[in-house]
Amino acid sequence: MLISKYSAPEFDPYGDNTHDEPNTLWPAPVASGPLNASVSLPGSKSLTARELILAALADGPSLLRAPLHSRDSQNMVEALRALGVGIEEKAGAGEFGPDLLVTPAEELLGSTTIDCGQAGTVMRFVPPIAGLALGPTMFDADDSARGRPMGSIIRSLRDLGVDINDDGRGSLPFTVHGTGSVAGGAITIDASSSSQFVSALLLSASRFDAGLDLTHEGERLPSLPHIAMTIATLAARGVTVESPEVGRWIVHPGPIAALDVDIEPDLSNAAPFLAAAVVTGGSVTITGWPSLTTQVGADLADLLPLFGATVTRDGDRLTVTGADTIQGVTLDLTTGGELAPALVAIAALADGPSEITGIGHIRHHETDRLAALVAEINGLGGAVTELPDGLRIEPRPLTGGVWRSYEDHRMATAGAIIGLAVPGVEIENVATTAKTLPQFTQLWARLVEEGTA
Ligand SMILES: O=C(O)C1=C[C@@H](OP(=O)(O)O)[C@@H](O)[C@H](O)C1
Ligand SMILES: C=C(OP(=O)(O)O)C(=O)O
Repeated sequence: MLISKYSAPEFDPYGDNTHDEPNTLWPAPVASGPLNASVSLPGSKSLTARELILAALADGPSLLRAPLHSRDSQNMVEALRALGVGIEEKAGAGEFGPDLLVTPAEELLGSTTIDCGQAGTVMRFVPPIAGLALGPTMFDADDSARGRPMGSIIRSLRDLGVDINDDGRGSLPFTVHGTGSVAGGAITIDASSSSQFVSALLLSASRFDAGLDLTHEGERLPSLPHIAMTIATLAARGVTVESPEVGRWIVHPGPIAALDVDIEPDLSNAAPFLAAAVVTGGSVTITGWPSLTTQVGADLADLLPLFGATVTRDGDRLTVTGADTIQGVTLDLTTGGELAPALVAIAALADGPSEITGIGHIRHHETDRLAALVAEINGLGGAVTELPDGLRIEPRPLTGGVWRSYEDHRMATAGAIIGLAVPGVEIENVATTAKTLPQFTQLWARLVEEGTA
């Protein structure tokens, strides 16, 4: 059974449902037995964001094939349009919405306001472009996202010669006073709380007058694969990022080439679906799995076997098969923090204890994910404790109850994983999954209904 394109009339790919009736409870479907299904998923959030930014800064029009259409990607599209970039929908072969034709602005113009919603990629990647635009650009976000760390972006842009008005707290809202150019040069930042600070600067760097010589100084650098993804997308458009030592990147000034690109399916959004195989002892296949990718979600092929699952590949189909028991894991997840909620949910249902560390920085994601996972799993009877940079998870028999999602798509999907095995789990505001996967509830319901057929 293949679960793919969803075309129910109420489906709104751009659904800003985040604040719609936040107290609505969604009864998480329970799996009555092992789930066996194939699922195809929409495009990668991270690749769509990067390709939109690079296409906007390129030397000609670019076509993005099969991009993500979600709240985050829509915030990015609107942000770039507000700065004068042309973005048109074009019919394409993608199952989940149109392609996007991006035509760079003749001259980027500010005098606008940008709503970043909840998107880390918008709030971090777009301010450097606003520096290249003529006129002031005000950035703001959802209340829940206003506290996300922005200090490194504000300071680094100032060090690169950009004038910014903020309230000194290192967060949104703030205004970038663009003059049409950014001086650029050598700067040092602390990217301990997000790799997106590095990616943001690298993406625009070749358009700075003097390019960029960027050094990271800080206690850690999370999510390195996302920086590698940034470097790879730049390389594909003719921009070389030199890295003479770990934590230093040099980009020379020069053009960004226009390029038509295929966006891969979102492998991080594959995590809950593959987790469904692990926690039900079933078999779930994701179609369109790329043979080579910079997405950190590809690590699931190595991570899920640690829980006892088996992973097989057949062309572009990746299948995870769960075992009778779920092993506890000891795992450093520094490189893949965005996978943590799904893996913690599996660990809560395991047969032995787990420790997942290297993820202190996910306290700064859509919510404090460490605190949220502790509160919600323990609220169902679990025994999860917070470590300085991670979680210790002692499996306990769980019972049903309300699972709060904290306006965090990955908290909502983590609750759904637990709900497969624990009757009576009700997810608050599941619509928050529209951030990166507006089709989540439909795909999930079909996984459970048709996966047991
Ligand atoms: O650059 C990106 O597209 C992302 C980088 C990572 O951010 P952090 O380094 O803040 O974890 C990741 O968690 C986020 O989901 C997407
Ligand atoms: C951390 C995440 O998102 P953002 O891009 O908003 O940082 C995420 O999707 O897990």
